[in-house]
This record gives sequence, C-alpha cells and structure tokens, in this order.
Amino acid sequence: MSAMRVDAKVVMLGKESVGKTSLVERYVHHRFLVGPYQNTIGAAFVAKPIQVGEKVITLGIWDTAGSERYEAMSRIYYRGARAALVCYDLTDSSSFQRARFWVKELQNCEEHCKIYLCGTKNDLIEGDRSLRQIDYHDVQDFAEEIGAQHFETSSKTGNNVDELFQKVAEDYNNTAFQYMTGKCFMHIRPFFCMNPLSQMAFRVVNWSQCIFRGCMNCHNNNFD
Ligand SMILES: Nc1nc2c(ncn2[C@@H]2O[C@H](COP(=O)(O)OP(=O)(O)OP(=O)(O)O)[C@@H](O)[C@H]2O)c(=O)[nH]1
Ligand SMILES: [Mg+2]
Repeated sequence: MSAMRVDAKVVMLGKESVGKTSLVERYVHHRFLVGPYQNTIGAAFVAKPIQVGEKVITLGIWDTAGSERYEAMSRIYYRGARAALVCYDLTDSSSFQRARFWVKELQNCEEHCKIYLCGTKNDLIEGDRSLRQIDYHDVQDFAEEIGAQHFETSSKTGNNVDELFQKVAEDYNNTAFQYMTGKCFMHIRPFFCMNPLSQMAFRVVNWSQCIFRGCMNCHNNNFD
C-alpha cells in the first residue's frame, strides 16, 4: 500500500474539549460521536483528499491535544503547517482566551501558517441563545485585525464544517506559489514572494529575486 501524498499540513489547535476531534470526525467521516468525551492524547493524524476546481488537494490534518500538559507537543505539530484551525467553544469564554494564546504563538513563529478561527458547537446556541459567550462581531473584528478567516461551526449538525475545510484547501491552492521571505510590520505576519515563473518552492533570500511581493493580509509592501 503506498503512502498518500499530503499537499498541505493542517493543524487543529485550541483548549481541551472545544471540539477539535469532533470537527475532524465530522469532516472526514461524516459522523458525530456520542458517548463519553475522550480527550486526545498527544495528537492524531488523518489525510483527506478534497476537490478544488479540477484539482485534488490532500490535506494532512494533525488533531492536537488541547490539554496544557501537551502544549509543548502541539508546537511541534504546527511546524510547517499551511493552515491552523484555532478552535474555541462558543459557550465557553475561557476557550477564547486560549485561542488568543495560540494566535500569538502562530504570529511569533516563522511558519507560513494561515489562521482560521473556528467557534464550535453552534448547535448549542441555536437551541438557547443565552448560552453564547463569545460575540460573533468581536471575533470578526479580531479576525480582520490578524488577517484570519472566521467560521462558526457545529460538528453535531455539520453546519459550516465542509465550508471551513473547503476554504482551507482553496486558500492553499491559491497561495501554492507564495513563499516566506520576511514579515509585514503592520501585521507581524510573514509576507510572501510570488514567483509565477517557478512551480518549485524556493525561499527567496534576496529581495531582488522577488517578482511580486507584499503582505498577504493587507496587500501592501510594509517591509520590515
Ligand atoms: N453539542 C455539541 N457538542 C460538541 C460539538 N463538538 C464537540 N462536542 C462535544 O464536546 C466534547 C469534546 O469534544 P472533542 O472533539 O473530543 O474535543 P477536543 O477539542 O478534541 O478535546 P481534546 O482532545 O481534549 O483537546 C465531546 O463531548 C463532544 O461530543 C458540537 O459541535 N456540538
Ligand atoms: Mg481531541
């Protein structure tokens, strides 16, 4: 049996029990597991091919353990990731604090990792709006500030789950030729060189080699 080629590494991050494993289960196996909650130990991996236009992109999804005990390990899993799904539970405000922690971590690391903020368990607030602890617009503002995408999902009903992963694959497909070179000082985020002449990834060490350059977030040239 040959190993599946993975195009884009995706990492799931967030406080324990926010629903990271459930999101992956829903997306990959189209099911929601009922029964006692089983926390992830270390991390789990699954590869999932996804159709983007005429192409098939295989996402390699690392589902990390949310417990702070495993924090150092989670850092290993986001290395080289193209997308980080930073999850928080819409009914638990402390989980959003933890999401902010992961965003800071990702901003400070040297990876080209696009951030997706994911508010989970929205079926619970559909049932009882008083359970909502995280305001949609506050997160939307935060997402815009950091150049992230923002989704609210339910792994129980499947609401917005396919849309989230589809967006991850599409964004990957659209940025496949963008390479890390430095940081935009406006966004403290890596910015990228697009070299349309080459399909081979290479790191641009000299700005003069760079044909198009700019910040992924604001599309300006705020070079550091
Ligand atoms: N109602 C509802 N419950 C959910 C949803 N997603 C997860 N849960 C429940 O939340 C609990 C935790 O879910 P997990 O997916 O195991 O959480 P996790 O983030 O992987 O947790 P760790 O592995 O410990 O980091 C389980 O009891 C799930 O059934 C959802 O969308 N709606
Ligand atoms: Mg888990």
